[in-house]
Amino acid sequence: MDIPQITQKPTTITFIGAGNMARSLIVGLLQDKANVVLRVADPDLQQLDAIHKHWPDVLTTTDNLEAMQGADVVVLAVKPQIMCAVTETLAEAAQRSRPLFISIAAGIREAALNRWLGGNQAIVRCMPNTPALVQAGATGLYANPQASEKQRSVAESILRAVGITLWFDDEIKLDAVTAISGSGPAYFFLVMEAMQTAAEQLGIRAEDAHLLIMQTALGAAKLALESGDMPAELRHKVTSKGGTTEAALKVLTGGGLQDLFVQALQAAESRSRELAAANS
Ligand SMILES: NC(=O)c1ccc[n+]([C@@H]2O[C@H](COP(=O)([O-])OP(=O)(O)OC[C@H]3O[C@@H](n4cnc5c(N)ncnc54)[C@H](O)[C@@H]3O)[C@@H](O)[C@H]2O)c1
Ligand code: PRO
Repeated sequence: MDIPQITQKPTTITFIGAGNMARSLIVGLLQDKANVVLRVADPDLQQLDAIHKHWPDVLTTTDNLEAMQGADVVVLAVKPQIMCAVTETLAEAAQRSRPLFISIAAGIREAALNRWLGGNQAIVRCMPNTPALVQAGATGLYANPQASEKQRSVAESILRAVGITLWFDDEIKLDAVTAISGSGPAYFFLVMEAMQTAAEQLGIRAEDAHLLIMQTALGAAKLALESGDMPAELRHKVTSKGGTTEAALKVLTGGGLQDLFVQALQAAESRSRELAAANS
């Protein structure tokens, strides 16, 4: 990976916010055996205790500025609603130490972050998703012009520790990435929930239905990734003429499923733009 290895000075990475997404990145980095020093700041002692219990080598504090001192990378992992207040308190220190900032917040533009941090900061914005918690995430990244090649590479390495990464030259595309892969796990979970309800109504025990549905979702994703066939082709291979799949798909397409997905992703993308406008 591009994070400097054993013979080089470790990269110090500070997480501001110790919630779900920060923890998934910490796990990924530790499993990757990256040459890093990790620090985490959060006002919630329970969150810090949870980290300290599992990973005693990660330095924990309630003081954001203390955690940021001398850091090469600062990962902004707080909720979008408090990002302005949090970053403004970091601005003075940021102007002195000029670390790379990585924001994982949805709908907060680089320009707003840069302004709140006092201006002219190297910033990489990214949109990960919750499968990062099991190192199966998908992340879209965008770097501002102040971020150097080396800083881009460090940001990519951090996110690659929890899944795949894709760069976008146009920051606006992150709104679409948010709609597709950021929110995406929820769409698949909704399908799983609906299948679970239907299976139980068909008389299958809840735990048996759960296992069948999870393995089918995993198998379908693995097949789509590894077979080289497009999803439409794979669907045709499941669908026998006049058979059971055809009967089910008729109901789904007849109900306008594809159109619904287009509308749903458009709604998510618009909401991401709205949030960005409200936070700019
Ligand atoms: N959950 C998702 O699906 C998802 C996906 C992509 C991106 N994100 C983004 O990741 C970010 C974090 O989301 P999460 O799901 O980990 O949230 P979370 O609520 O689990 O974590 C946020 C953490 O910030 C801490 N915090 C609150 N005030 C703070 C302060 N002043 N200083 C430092 N820490 C403070 C909270 O105590 C909490 O531990 C959000 O901006 C979100 O948009 C989330
Ligand atoms: N979770 C955040 C939201 O729902 C961003 C993508 C996933 O707004």
